[in-house]
Amino acid sequence: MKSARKQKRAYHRLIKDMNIICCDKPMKIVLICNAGLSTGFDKQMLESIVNPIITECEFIMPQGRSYCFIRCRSEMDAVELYNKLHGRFILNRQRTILYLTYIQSVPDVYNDTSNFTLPPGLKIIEDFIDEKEEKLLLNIVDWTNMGSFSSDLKQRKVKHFGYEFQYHSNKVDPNLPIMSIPEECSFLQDLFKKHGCGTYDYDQLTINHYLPGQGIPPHIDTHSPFEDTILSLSLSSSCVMNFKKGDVKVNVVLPQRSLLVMTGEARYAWTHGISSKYSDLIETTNGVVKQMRGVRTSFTFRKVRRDPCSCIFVEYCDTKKDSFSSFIDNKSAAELERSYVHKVYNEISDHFSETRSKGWPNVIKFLNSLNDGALVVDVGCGNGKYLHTNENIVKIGCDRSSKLAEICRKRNFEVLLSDCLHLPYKDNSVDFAISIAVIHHLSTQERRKRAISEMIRILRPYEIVQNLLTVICLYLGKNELVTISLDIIIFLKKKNYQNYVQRFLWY
Ligand SMILES: O=C(O)CCC(=O)C(=O)O
Ligand SMILES: [Fe+2]
Repeated sequence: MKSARKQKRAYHRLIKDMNIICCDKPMKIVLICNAGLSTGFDKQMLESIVNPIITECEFIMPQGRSYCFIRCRSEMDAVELYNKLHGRFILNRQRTILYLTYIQSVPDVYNDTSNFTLPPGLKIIEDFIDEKEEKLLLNIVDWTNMGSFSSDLKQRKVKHFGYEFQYHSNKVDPNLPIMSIPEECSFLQDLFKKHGCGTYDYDQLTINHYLPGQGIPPHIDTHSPFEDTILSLSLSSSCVMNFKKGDVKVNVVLPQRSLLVMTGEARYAWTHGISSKYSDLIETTNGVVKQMRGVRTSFTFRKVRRDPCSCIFVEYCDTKKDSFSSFIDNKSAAELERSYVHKVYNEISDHFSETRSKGWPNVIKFLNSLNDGALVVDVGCGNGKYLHTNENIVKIGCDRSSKLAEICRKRNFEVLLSDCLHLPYKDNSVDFAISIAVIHHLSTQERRKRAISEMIRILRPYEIVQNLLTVICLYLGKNELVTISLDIIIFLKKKNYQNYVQRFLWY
């Protein structure tokens, strides 16, 4: 008994060293602490033990390790497995009692589902530049001076050259060049050609500056603004970049002074990102080592595109999506929304309402800033989470989900059951309209345009004309989240509204 406890403690220490977070409460992933490839345990043996208890699970058996992971389909399966095996199952030959624990996640280094092959079209050129050249490049930028075309983002600092990368749209304006790429980089253009990275000169450079613990969310660089090849030079520290397509994940080490080349499928269809961590686990010939991150600066070179993207990765392509949406007729669009939006919201309304009690702070700030007596309509008000903000204004709402409207009514909010394409209010009748996270549920541009027009129709004309785009940007903030939730709309005015609708849809 005593030795078993000792053994268990030793394994837990090891687990701690590997950054694995053990949990007392059930999780979907179970770790067998004391049996793995290095103890003579193999996949066949593991399957023969686990499969009679649960099916459809994934086995992760790291090379040279004395433990292994089982990713179960559900927590219930994990509990079943844990209860049957932990402290109970004895491995015949070694007379070892298996010890199990629940864990939150499999360390990234073992999460690699690709068997270590790189995504197609991805290449790493090690030692692309020497130390002297690295120093020269690092000296180009002064991070204490964040002038124009620089941003101090939450997770990193950035500077742009050639064309500004606009984080609200994830695009560049090809008609608006900014200061050109620094002269000190011109030797790189020759090196790129020498290594077969395209025949053109790259004309857009984004320099990212990451402190340890910082990163970049997973993303695919938008197709329409940039040509196929995207290059990223890693300076002053290495890091691990995570690539993902569907369920397949590949973690790629970007060594200091290496060049990452993304073309074809890797550029167009795989997301890339860097998790916000202080260290990376790296698989080496001596096993897994923990590598602390230093301050990393990357130079990302792109070529601005002048023609529409003609890639074959249709489902990831914004050019293709834009033209695709115009093919959907109104009837099919309405059908899609009925099945995938209205039905779903009615089914999940209770859970949705329980998990959506807090409003977005900037919207609350906006509502609190309004003059007493103002009449505000919340289009797509959901469970009415904004309808109790600021008791000095009058709030009404509407929603397409009868279940959510019912929840609102029970809370004594004045809510109508309505589609955002046909608002049940008179022209020029409300002072303000807000619509938060609604527009993206409409499946064509035409319908989105119509929803915006409807909101403008019901607004009273204002003397003070403010710019709709300014308002959208103001409330989205200069945060990267902007790119995924473009549909917070707060209208303050109406004038030449067709203009605004056009400009809004340009995003
Ligand atoms: O830091 C890097 O290497 C990648 C940067 C990146 O993906 C981007 O700016 O889009
Ligand atoms: Fe990127």
